[in-house]
Amino acid sequence: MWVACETLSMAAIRTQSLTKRFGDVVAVRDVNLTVEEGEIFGFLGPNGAGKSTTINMLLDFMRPSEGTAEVLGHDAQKEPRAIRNRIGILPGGYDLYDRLTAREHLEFAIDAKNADADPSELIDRVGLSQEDADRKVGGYSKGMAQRLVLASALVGDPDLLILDEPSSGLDPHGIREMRELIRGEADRGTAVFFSSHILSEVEAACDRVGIMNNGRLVAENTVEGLRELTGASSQLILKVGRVPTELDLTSIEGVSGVSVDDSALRVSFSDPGKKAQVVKRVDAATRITDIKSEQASLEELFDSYTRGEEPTGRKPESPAEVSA
Ligand SMILES: Nc1ncnc2c1ncn2[C@@H]1O[C@H](COP(=O)(O)OP(=O)(O)OP(=O)(O)O)[C@@H](O)[C@H]1O
Repeated sequence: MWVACETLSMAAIRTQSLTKRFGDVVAVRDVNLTVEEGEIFGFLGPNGAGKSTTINMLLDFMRPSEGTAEVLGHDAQKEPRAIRNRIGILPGGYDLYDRLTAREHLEFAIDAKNADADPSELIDRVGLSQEDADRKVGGYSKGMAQRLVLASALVGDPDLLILDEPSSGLDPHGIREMRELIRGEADRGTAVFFSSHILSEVEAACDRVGIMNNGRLVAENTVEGLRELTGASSQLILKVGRVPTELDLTSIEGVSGVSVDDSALRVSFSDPGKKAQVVKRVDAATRITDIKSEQASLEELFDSYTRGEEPTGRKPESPAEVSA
């Protein structure tokens, strides 16, 4: 019975063995990805990793060579019409008509989706002024254009938003507003699937992330889960009166590395439970003037999954193992 219930639960996105070949190039290889309803999911990977190809298959712009993609419970290739009006897309490259105003663009988008939406409400929602919305978009800054495209994506209150670099062109204030907006949409139950190269932004905004590398989904987890899996869980920074070069802290099991900068020792742990032991040993050798604890950033985790080396700790052996 339990199995049946689980099978029926609808994910916003579910791919199974999704694969795309271009001749000899395998752009996407056997990807099993699940994005739940109402979740903010960051889709990451270096250039050429297979992100756009995956998104193109979700949107039925491309056909998979093998495997399936399901969006909002419908097969992306067999039932694209059932999906189209329930998703909002902010594409990486987009064309706006310079001679139309933002309001006219939105009226057009509302008509095209046959939606019942108020352009003024959408304009407010993305932080454009009503006055600017009546100007021709030819004179818009990149950030204003980005807000307009997002407003178009929100037409019809989609159940899934697919956003390609949503913070692109926005100033720091705009980036924060975009994050709040995305969170607000997720709180309404909308799933948000977004790709970005600004990893600090992804870390701040996402519930979970997926990392693509060479066509494979090499990680799918919360940022915290990735820290645990890679063993890059934490670092201790000890400011000291004298650097105790005679100490071999790496001989303590659970210490994965030690470096020295500006009279400070930076100690990485595969077992954070060993922090007290390290502090005790350093304290016995020199005066500790300050202690700080830091967690590995998403950027460091991203590096460990995509630079072609093993992450510092235990690396998941198969995509199945990294599912949260
Ligand atoms: N139409 C195509 N024909 C041939 N090869 C392609 C085609 N589209 C993509 N590829 C190849 O597939 C691989 C994945 O490309 P893709 O555009 O999906 O990567 P990406 O992760 O989106 O990269 P970026 O961050 O640079 O946009 C690359 O090796 C690319 O050269």
